Amino acid sequence: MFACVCVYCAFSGIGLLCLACRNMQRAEAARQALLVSHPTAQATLLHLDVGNMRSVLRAAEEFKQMCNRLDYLYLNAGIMPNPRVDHKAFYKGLFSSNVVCMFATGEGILTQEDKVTPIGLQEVFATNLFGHFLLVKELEPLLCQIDHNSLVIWRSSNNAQRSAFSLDDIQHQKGREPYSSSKYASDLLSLALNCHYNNRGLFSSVICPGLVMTNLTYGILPSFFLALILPVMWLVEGYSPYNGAEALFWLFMQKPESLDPMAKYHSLTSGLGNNYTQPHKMDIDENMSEALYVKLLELEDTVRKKLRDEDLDIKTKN
Ligand SMILES: NC(=O)C1=CN([C@@H]2O[C@H](COP(=O)(O)OP(=O)(O)OC[C@H]3O[C@@H](n4cnc5c(N)ncnc54)[C@H](OP(=O)(O)O)[C@@H]3O)[C@@H](O)[C@H]2O)C=CC1
Ligand SMILES: CC(C)CCC[C@@H](C)[C@H]1CC[C@H]2C3=C(CC[C@]12C)[C@@]1(C)CCC(=O)C[C@@H]1CC3
Repeated sequence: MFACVCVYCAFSGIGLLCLACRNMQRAEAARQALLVSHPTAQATLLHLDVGNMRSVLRAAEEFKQMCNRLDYLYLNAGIMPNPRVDHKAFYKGLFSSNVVCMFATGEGILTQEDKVTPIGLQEVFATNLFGHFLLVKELEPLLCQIDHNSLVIWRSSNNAQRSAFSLDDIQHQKGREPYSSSKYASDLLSLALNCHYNNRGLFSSVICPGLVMTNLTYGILPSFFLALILPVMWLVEGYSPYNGAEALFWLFMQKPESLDPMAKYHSLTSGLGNNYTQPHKMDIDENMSEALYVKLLELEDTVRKKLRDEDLDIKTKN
């Protein structure tokens, strides 16, 4: 996966693709690869560490200087730090009726070790959800325009589980499944964005790539081990980055207003190797989604105030 956040914007009739990434070397390599396959594409790079709120505000500002319109915002960045397979839960699941679901979603068998960022947010929450939320808020004037509809796409997961998420602990400070919690929160947030912004032309949708062999999954088990269980995984879902991108590609071809706000669009591969996209109803409800939205708005105020106070501190010291 080449970029953290991929933004497509069009102005003066010319399409512009903006890859926002924290590692500029990788970003440049991705840009070059893109230009090889699409020589006429206009692709620009932007530095963005989505787990660092100051970086999010700076990147959004730079983007606004570059463009006055934004059609698609693809929120891709995600981390799963120090993942562990809970072997006890795995063997228990293996002999239960939940076994297929366990292999398809990793439900209950995957734990991670989270940490706190300098600004006081849980790192997984900050990277997988809150940084993206702040970016959407910052880019709101470009996304909400009267003459066209825009689409925000969240890269969620089938590991998004209601059981891992709590409204009393939205950052998942107390649990051991911050990844699952953050992905479930992104499903809820997408619905809330639709409720609050559809009348202003902003639409939000959620995709799931299936199980894709990337740095993220190689962190869970050694690649040779994952390769050994691949035939089993293949039976339940697609497994290459190309297959995983199917739903994203499909979404870009749809009218934003025609998408179902309650659906997660899954990339799937048939037994014959054909890729297709299928909507699955998400296990979410409007009340929970609204409650999370209110909490995120409060946290946004707190974070912005903290950043302003830090700036003031620096100014008074100089
Ligand atoms: N692999 C899978 O099976 C699945 C993955 N997903 C989701 O897909 C997305 C991509 O993950 P995947 O490609 O698998 O894993 P990778 O670890 O290969 O890619 C993660 C991407 O996120 C970027 N990123 C991480 N943290 C930050 C940050 N703080 N600021 C900016 N960029 C950041 C990385 O940038 P850098 O290059 O700088 O490290 C990298 O491009 C994630 O959201 C993940 O949760 C969902 C379902 C299944
Ligand atoms: C012999 C065993 C220890 C085998 C364990 C299998 C697990 C490693 C995998 C079963 C389902 C997988 C899965 C993911 C990671 C690897 C598994 C847990 C994800 C959680 C990876 C990231 C996602 O977003 C969704 C994936 C769902 C399925």
